[in-house]
Amino acid sequence: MSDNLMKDVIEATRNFFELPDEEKQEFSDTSAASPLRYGSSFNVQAESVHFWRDYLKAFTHPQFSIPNKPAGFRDVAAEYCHKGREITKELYRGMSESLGLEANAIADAFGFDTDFQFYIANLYPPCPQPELALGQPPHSDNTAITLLIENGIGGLQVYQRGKWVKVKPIPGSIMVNIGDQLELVTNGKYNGVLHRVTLNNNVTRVSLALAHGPSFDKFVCPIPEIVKDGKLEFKGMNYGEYFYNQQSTQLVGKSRLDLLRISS
Ligand SMILES: O=C(O)CCC(=O)C(=O)O
Ligand SMILES: [Fe+2]
Repeated sequence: MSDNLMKDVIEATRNFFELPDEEKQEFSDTSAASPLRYGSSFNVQAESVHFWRDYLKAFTHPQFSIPNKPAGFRDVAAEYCHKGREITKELYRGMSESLGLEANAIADAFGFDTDFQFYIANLYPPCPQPELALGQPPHSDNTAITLLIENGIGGLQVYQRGKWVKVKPIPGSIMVNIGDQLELVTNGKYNGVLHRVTLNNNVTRVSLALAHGPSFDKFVCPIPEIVKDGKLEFKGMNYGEYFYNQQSTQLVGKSRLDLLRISS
């Protein structure tokens, strides 16, 4: 992935947010099932507290739903998404091997030809009282692997050993976050990271979370070879259902995955 492509896709994403409101409203859609939607917070209908964030969410695989404006947005996003999917396949291979599985085990569990890719663009404007608000609440991503880039401002925090730790953006690098579906297929060997987004009062932050998950029609469950002699930690589920349920309720921690956890 070239530095220029990362810069260009962030720039194009920012240019989308800078379109006049009337033009962006064309994409506002309250249905979690919509392959393209522009809005604020996470789910204004379902939540009691809102977040200081605008988003553009577009399915980019199997269908490619990036808006056709501003000019050039679709092309640069298509190139970035293509590379992002290649990187993700490589990560799935490495993670499968790290668990003593066939290289294609995780990709197979996700149904790799019609696997889901989701372009989540976030805009966090300066907030007059950043200590009183959040850009996004603590959550884990409902997908498997998220490739995150941003415009160098910082604000992401991950929960580690009982503390929120700031993630310093490193120019030219991609931050890789593990999501619920990897925790599920690996029976908890890879753990979905709890993260949140804090704000600042002087600059606008733009981030792009390119999330990758299973095919919507796939029934996802722990890979049998991983469970073998150990304890089964999760029930399985259909990924399409999981996705719609997660998108249409409040975003709260790892509550969605917890519903599948088998208690001892
Ligand atoms: O803006 C960020 O740094 C994180 C975004 C994020 O967690 C998400 O969109 O799921
Ligand atoms: Fe996230």
